[in-house]
Amino acid sequence: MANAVASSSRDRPARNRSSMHSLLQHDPHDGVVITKEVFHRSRSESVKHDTIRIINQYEFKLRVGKGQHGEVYLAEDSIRNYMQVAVKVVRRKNKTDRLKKLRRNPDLPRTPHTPLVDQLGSTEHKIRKEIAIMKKLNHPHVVRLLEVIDDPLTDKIYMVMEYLGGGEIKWRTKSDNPLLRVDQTRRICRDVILGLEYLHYQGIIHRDIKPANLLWTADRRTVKISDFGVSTFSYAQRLAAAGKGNIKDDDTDPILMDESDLSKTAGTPMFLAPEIVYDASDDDIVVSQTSPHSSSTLQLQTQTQAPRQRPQVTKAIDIWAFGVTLYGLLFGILPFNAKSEYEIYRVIRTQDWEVPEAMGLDQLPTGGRYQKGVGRRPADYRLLPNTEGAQVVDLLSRLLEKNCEKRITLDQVKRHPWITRDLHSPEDWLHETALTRYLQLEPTHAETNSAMSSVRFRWLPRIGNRILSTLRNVKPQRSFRRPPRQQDDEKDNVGVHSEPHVVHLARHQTTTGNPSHGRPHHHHHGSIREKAKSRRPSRQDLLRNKSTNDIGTKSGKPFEPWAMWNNGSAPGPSKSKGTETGLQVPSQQSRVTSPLPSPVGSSQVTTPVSEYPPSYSPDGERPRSRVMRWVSILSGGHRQASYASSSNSPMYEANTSLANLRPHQVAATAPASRDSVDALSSGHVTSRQSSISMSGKFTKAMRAASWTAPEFAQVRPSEDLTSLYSAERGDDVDEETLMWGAGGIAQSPVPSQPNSALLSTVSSVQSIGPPVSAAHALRSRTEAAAAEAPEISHQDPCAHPRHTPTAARLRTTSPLARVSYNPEETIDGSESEDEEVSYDSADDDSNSSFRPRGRRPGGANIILNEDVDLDASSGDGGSSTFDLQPSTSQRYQDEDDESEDEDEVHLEVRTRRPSQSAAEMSPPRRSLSTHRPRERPMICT
Ligand SMILES: Nc1ncnc2c1ncn2[C@@H]1O[C@H](COP(=O)(O)OP(=O)(O)OP(=O)(O)O)[C@@H](O)[C@H]1O
Repeated sequence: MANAVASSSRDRPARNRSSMHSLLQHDPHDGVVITKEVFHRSRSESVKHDTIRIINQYEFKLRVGKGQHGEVYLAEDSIRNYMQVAVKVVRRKNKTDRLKKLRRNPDLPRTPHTPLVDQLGSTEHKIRKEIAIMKKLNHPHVVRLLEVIDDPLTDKIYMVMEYLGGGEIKWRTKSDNPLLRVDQTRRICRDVILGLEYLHYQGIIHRDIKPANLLWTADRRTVKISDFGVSTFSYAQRLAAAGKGNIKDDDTDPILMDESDLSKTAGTPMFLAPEIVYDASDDDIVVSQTSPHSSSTLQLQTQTQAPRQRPQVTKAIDIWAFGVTLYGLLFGILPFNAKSEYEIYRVIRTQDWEVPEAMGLDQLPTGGRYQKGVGRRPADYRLLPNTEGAQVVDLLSRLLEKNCEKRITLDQVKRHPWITRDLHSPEDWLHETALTRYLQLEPTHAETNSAMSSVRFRWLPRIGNRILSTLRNVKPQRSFRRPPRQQDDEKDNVGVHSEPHVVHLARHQTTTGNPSHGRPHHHHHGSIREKAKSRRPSRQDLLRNKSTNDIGTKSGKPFEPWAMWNNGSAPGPSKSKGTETGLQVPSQQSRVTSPLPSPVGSSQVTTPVSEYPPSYSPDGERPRSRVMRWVSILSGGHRQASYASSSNSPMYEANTSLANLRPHQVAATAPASRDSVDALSSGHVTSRQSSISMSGKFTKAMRAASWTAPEFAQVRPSEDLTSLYSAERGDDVDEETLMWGAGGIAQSPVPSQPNSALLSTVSSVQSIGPPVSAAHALRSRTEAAAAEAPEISHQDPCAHPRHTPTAARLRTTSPLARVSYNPEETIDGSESEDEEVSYDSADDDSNSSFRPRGRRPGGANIILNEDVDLDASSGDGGSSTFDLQPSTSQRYQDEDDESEDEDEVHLEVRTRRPSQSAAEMSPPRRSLSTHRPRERPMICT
């Protein structure tokens, strides 16, 4: 068989070379893999009687969320050592699209060549725009898109993203109290600012900044911006930010160039900026608040008055939304509230906001809305009192500036005294996190182009392939069925699979960069899968990991793309003894998405068995009918032939030579050459790896971004960026940190004793007011929280795997320890009885957004008490949660309701929302669902 393949390859070198190229379906610009073929499989787990759905190499595990157009699943990448990824599954068309189409011209067929103008507004257009935007992005504080599986012959598009195991930022309790301490909030803010800065540089306006779109990494040290569903690209902004010389090809992607979205209302109402909800009839309304400091009254009037002409919608809307988010994190409530959507817009436009007396979980005093020297225009921070409260109110007043032209810029935010307050050296931080520094590390066009080839979709082979698989499905031949996995594994053991398809760059090799500890991982042929399998977590493990997820367990490794941004200079120590911890970075060929049969005896097999569609047999010995053979030849020029013939190509040679290298040799080779060889060795990340190696300080910068303190760099000077973003750092993440999360809270771990908590709080409060009140408040909260907590069970999602003594966790007041997912709920459908903090179900999608709260700081805004007719429908079974204004995802829920997967196998649905028991504890809010105004959809992108 192999000989036949080889001979046919000699006959058609040209075609085969192009076939080879077609296998390397990388986007030439940014390393996002574009896959044009999708293969569905399913596998039964004999033990748990579950069926695992498999799309290409991704094994779907749990549903972690539902977005505007589809659902997000946790999946494992079987060719990357079962790394966790998030896969967003979206339909090209939803019900609305079909109705629109019917109304317009039912006879007009819609093809990929349909003019853009006809596609505008369609679901597919929105998805494509989201993809086009995400493809541009590669930043440590922005969720990264890794692969798009977009098979024109199927109805769905799969967006494979890095998985953020920490979930959304939870920011308030059911009783509207903040969940995060002030310093935690500040660290989150620093991460968001850096991410936003990058987005704006790229010409992207996010338009939906809110807590629910800020996701934690699994170790809860880093926050990343997610959800670009309503984002917009502004060419003008990109030009202004980057300059003409830096404009790239993808900046002129037609799908991005449509800026009409900007004029539409999109986002979450409570977070919308005044210029978005502008209404000319408000022009005569001058909003002013009576300030106790008469000198600042005039300033406040200027500050809160909206401009008289319709302002342009610019990136400043993100800064406003960031201000609302900051306010929410600090106070557990949002600054603008009202009963209806219309009302909230008016309030946003015309009313000032209030400041509660205390902020954060630690209840630091704010000093009130009006303080001397606060909110001065122009800014003069020398006159600003050096108290946390005064500084944060000053920042808020600049973020929540109704006049977008006077609103603070991101660059100014970065330099604001509150943001840099706890930094050892603000100047260093600013220097290290400067966007210009980061951009220098981006790969050049030449680098990416030398590493990747673009591919066009091959209609003929694809259609042939379809026919082939259809024929097979119609008449299944029992004896020809693919052997069970076990047999695959046995094949592995006899060497059907060889190393070349996976270049072993051990994770720790890449993270530590310390050659003295390094030991290359040697694999016997065929043992790779076995090892991976042995390490592969069971479903139960997975769920358990998900619960502890979030604290960076070794088994629950979330995929951190940045972990692969390494110089690969030398192997490093494996922290996990007795198990293979190496991150197997696939070669280009292993990233091939077309499933290929393996030539027997060939040592250049690049496709693991797990990639085969059911219709293929890896041994290539399956008897076929003549028709099938012809169809097969038609469909791929016979892939084996084309594949084998690719040995003529330089790429093949490069890969083969790399394949023959030992891991450490590969690692040693990588940084030396930045062109094809190392590019092939590690796929799209390689050029970046070498880029990273150019700047050791980058690591420090990114650590500073999240962790604040240069002390960390001193503690672990050799640790590089990859370890910062790796969830495998179980060694240095202490329990309290994991409990509290928030970007390096380890610096100031929560005191385990209430008394020391009191002391530490007092020390931070003493300078600004009566110490007793704040300290007492914290102590009361601590005690109350401990009293409330019935018992922390093994289900505690934030429990550290190694230290889970109940007592230890009980002493922690961290609500974060109790807000995470409840994995058990998804296992058997039951709820955890250990839920300690009841969260408002409307809360977790930030959507939180539009919920009139009982606790308002008082003042001008409308106050809706919790007992306002909220119980009316409490007995309705809690069919819906109270949310006067649906979140972006909720708004599309109706559209998505019909989007049930017809080809979807049964999957456990894991609810990210608070469990029912939590909802039951808050009947008033559920009952408010009846008041939710559905008549006016607000998101109209
Ligand atoms: N990369 C990821 N890792 C982990 N969870 C994710 C990831 N991306 C999305 N999610 C989760 O999946 C859910 C849906 O995400 P998506 O961004 O598609 O929804 P959405 O449109 O943002 O919804 P909404 O706007 O209402 O928040 C969210 O709750 C989010 O927390």
